[in-house]
Amino acid sequence: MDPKSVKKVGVIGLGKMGADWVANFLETGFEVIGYDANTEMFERSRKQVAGDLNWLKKKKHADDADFDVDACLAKYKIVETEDAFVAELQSCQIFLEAIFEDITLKCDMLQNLTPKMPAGIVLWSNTSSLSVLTMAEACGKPEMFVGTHGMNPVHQMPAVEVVRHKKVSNEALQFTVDVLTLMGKKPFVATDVSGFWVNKHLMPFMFEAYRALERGEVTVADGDWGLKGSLGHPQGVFKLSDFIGMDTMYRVGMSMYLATQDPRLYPPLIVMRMIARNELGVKTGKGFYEWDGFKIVKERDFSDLVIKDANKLIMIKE
Ligand SMILES: NC(=O)c1ccc[n+]([C@@H]2O[C@H](COP(=O)([O-])OP(=O)(O)OC[C@H]3O[C@@H](n4cnc5c(N)ncnc54)[C@H](O)[C@@H]3O)[C@@H](O)[C@H]2O)c1
Repeated sequence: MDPKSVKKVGVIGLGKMGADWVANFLETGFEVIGYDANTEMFERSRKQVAGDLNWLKKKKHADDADFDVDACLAKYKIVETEDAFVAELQSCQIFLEAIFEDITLKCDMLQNLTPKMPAGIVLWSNTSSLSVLTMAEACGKPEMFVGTHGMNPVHQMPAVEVVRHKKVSNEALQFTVDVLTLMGKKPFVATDVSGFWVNKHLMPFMFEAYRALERGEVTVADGDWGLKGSLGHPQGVFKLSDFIGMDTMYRVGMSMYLATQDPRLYPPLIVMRMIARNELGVKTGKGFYEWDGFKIVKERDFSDLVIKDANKLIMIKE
């Protein structure tokens, strides 16, 4: 399997992660075919991909006259139906899934699509935490299925967790590492346990910060600065959450809780309360911060969500 044989990649799920991956593939010179079940994502993903490529031009390719954002974008095609996507996949060498973090949804999609794909295609999943072996078995070609957990934002972060499960072939794993390296990434191999390496540590850490906020122990700005200024993190937990999306935080946390029964991974109440208010982060303009696009407008006050009195919370009147 030669990484240089890759010319075209099919991506399903064009949300935050899917679109950032698309930009990275285009930057490498690959053609990309995209599909999403939600037609509203077509325009949104085009905009996000264009923004990512402009960022890459400015920060990485400023001196490279051959790096042309419009030429990259011309290689990105979105199809409107699953049948059209399957037809385009016939000429792809890699398939990447970046749909919601839901094992049943991912397995159903893979069971349906993989039998219609060409024999030699290598299958990648951007899952944050789910059992890669379960998905590999669902697709029917476990030897060709690899977990490729890209970090948010994928086009900026160098590391990718390449998740090795017990039925993947050495060839597919090595091919994956080689293609990612060709793309300028610095992949590392992780074990197929819930949350792999990064989220196994990050998720309990983030949920503990949420719990501190809902106990009124910290403010958003102090919490973020405390970690950034003390531990050298590039950004604090609350800002990072807003980039990830509270809906994704819920799905990843709950999947990991169900897989491990570790109580630290049960999403804290504040997660459900913010989802109910559509405060998902950057994508809805409001999360732990208020956002104008990718710019913070202001820190939000969470004193109304502080849990002080259990009776008040469940509205018991004496
Ligand atoms: N957001 C992050 O920071 C982050 C980081 C690393 C990994 N991930 C993982 O990446 C994956 C995608 O996450 P995201 O944050 O991009 O989510 P998202 O909600 O932004 O996008 C998911 C997209 O998948 C589409 N979709 C859902 N079911 C589909 C189906 N059956 N067919 C076609 N399209 C479908 C949705 O319409 C949506 O546009 C998840 O597995 C998530 O855990 C997310």
